[in-house]
Amino acid sequence: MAAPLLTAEQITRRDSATGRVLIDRVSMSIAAGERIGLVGSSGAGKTVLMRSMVLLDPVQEGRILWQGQPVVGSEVPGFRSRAMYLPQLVPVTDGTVEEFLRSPFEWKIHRDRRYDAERIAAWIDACGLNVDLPRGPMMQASGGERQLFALLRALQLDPIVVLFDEATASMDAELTRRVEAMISDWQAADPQRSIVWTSHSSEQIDRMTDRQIQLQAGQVVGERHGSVAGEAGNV
Ligand SMILES: Nc1ncnc2c1ncn2[C@@H]1O[C@H](COP(=O)(O)OP(=O)(O)OP(=O)(O)O)[C@@H](O)[C@H]1O
Repeated sequence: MAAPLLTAEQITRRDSATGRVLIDRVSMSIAAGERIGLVGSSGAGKTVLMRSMVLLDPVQEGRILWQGQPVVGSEVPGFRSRAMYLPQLVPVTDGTVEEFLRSPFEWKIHRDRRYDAERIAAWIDACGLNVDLPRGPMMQASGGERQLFALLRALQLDPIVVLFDEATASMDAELTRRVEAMISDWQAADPQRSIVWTSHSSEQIDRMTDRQIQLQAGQVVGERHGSVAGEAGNV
């Protein structure tokens, strides 16, 4: 059987200033084609776990594996082009939306790739927005639009695993549903592609994921397959 794409093996992350344990001996694997929900109340550790899984946050114990192998120094940029984390808050940048979308192609790891304005326009159109938006300044984009542009900036690079952290939190219901459909289409285009999703909406977790991992105080306290909607509590 093929190794999972991304594996956290008994990882522990502590706050370096206080020593407080933020992630406590968590193990989880993401296999090709999976749609996983990370659920738990505010402060449970969903963001820290996602960041740790793509090596944006250091872990003090345990290992992160890509296709069964530990990711070592020189492999980190390549790893990060395959496994991407999308933060909830998108920093406001100077320049146009198109400059923001083009910026990853200046990085060494993507130097063989080219920005595809038509692909971006097709996605923006599918989301019901004006295809001329990339010409405008990023500063003037709404919170929801900014989240969408950050998402498109990642998806255009065709990563294999994407960890979405409250990816539609600033979007209205209509845009949210269109973005969900767009992500599902993107994922369906390649059976390798996997997504991990956090949301405080149990309905959205239901729509976007097939397996849910429950976190509490930095620990995995449960796992479910299928529907979570209708259950009490803040997932
Ligand atoms: N860089 C950091 N240094 C120290 N503590 C942190 C850091 N990042 C997060 N924390 C703490 O770790 C805990 C888990 O935070 P995290 O952001 O992962 O929660 P969450 O489950 O994503 O919550 P929410 O649903 O509100 O986004 C919180 O108590 C938070 O204050």
